Amino acid sequence: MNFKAVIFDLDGTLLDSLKDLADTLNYVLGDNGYPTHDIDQFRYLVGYGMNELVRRALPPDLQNQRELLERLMQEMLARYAVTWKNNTRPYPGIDELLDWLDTTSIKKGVLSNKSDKFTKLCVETLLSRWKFDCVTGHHPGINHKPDPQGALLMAKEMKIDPAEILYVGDSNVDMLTANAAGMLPLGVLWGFRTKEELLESGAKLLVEKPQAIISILSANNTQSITP
Ligand SMILES: O=C(O)COP(=O)(O)O
Repeated sequence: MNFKAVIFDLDGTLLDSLKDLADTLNYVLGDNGYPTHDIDQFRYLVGYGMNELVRRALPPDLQNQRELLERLMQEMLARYAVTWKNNTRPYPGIDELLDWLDTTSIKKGVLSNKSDKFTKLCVETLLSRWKFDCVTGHHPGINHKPDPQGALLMAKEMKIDPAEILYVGDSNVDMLTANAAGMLPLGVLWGFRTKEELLESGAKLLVEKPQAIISILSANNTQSITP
């Protein structure tokens, strides 16, 4: 396959954002008298968007209390607006991968279940060295992943057939999204979830390091690499 674009998930794939999300929500939970969680538990809470993150972090008997959820969500958003880049950084090797992509004609996009505002803020601030062809987070009018709507809209915007897009992510949500959109799902093992989860949800390729994506793309895309 001659890939013409790569769509990246954000949290757990390009950026290690776990600690800032965990610290911020734990502060809000603790401040309101609710139990907090170990950072590793957040690996399974993050990935479905921030509303779901807040809901799933609450004790089960409170998860359907709409007013409470809305209030905690507002507190989370206000605090995350200050804390979002305290510790959040690209994973090791991401700079090399994005630098390499810049030497090719392969387009690149970011698709996240994070809100569109925070997705763009993260990309424009923490990945400012690179130009992305498309950056989309969750916003009204678009369904959360694993609905393929966002991925298909990006393919349309980039004018690329979904079958020619490599979709890179770290969770079941991402693998399901890629399969539903007809893109090739590549699971990364440096993110929040396990190899087993990625395989069960349809990963066709797995990589341990970002450099392995360079090898996969160069083996498949010789003609698109600028000499
Ligand atoms: O749910 C989140 O906020 C993280 O979303 P992402 O993994 O799709 O970037």
